[in-house]
Amino acid sequence: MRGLSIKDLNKIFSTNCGDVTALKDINLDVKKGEFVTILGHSGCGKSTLLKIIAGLESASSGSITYSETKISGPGTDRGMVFQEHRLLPWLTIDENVGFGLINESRAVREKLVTDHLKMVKLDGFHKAYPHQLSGGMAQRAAIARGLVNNPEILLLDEPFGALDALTRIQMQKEILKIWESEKTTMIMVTHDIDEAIYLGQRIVVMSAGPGKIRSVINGDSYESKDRGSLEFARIKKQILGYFFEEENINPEYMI
Ligand SMILES: Nc1ncnc2c1ncn2[C@@H]1O[C@H](COP(=O)(O)OP(=O)(O)OP(=O)(O)O)[C@@H](O)[C@H]1O
Repeated sequence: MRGLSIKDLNKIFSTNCGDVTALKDINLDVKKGEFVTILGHSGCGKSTLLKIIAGLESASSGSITYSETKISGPGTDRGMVFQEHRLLPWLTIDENVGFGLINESRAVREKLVTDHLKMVKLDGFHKAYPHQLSGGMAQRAAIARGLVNNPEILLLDEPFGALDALTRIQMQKEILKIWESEKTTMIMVTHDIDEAIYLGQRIVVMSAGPGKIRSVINGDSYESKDRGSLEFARIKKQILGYFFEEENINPEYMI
């Protein structure tokens, strides 16, 4: 299959308090070019799953492949964006974005950096330092850095979690535009149910203790991208139902 394939994946951490099963029996296929969001309670293993896809953690068992090739470590085919922008404070924005392009000539590096800063609407800020940018701008720079190597998959771990509500909505629109123009496969972890529905063609709902996939919801219809639609409310209620099932709370009272 062209895309990501996760089969029977388990992850157990051995700690001084005993073994922690972070992920259990994860099976998920993500098609090339798809936008998938992952939602779940804190500690259900979302970040661990993303790190395994990035090759930053290894699985305890099971298999993970991209276009039939086993993922066994980090690679330029996968970019990653974290909740904190992780820009290097002593480098300018263009140096930060171009940091991973060590194998490119200076001219190619400059063109790629310029194109990507333009894509995230930061042209004019090449020589700024990270502390001179707002939170949303710094996160846009981090997205440019994640995309500059032209990865096939962009992994986003709560990328808008630290932003205010209005900036967050603006960033969601921008990431959708980038996804539509670049056709990069996007896998985004989020705690925000509205964000997961708005962005995801499919929404993976995880449950905790141990981290499992509870449900995969189709959110690809035109109506599900309209936050005021009945379809959006229906999906939201379905997701809340999964979350509160464990706690015996009726989701009717939660919206
Ligand atoms: N390096 C590690 N060593 C030991 N245990 C770990 C490690 N990383 C994660 N865990 C454990 O694995 C489980 C899943 O953690 P993970 O960070 O993936 O959850 P999460 O769903 O991303 O949480 P959050 O939404 O709060 O970021 C937790 O119980 C956590 O304590």
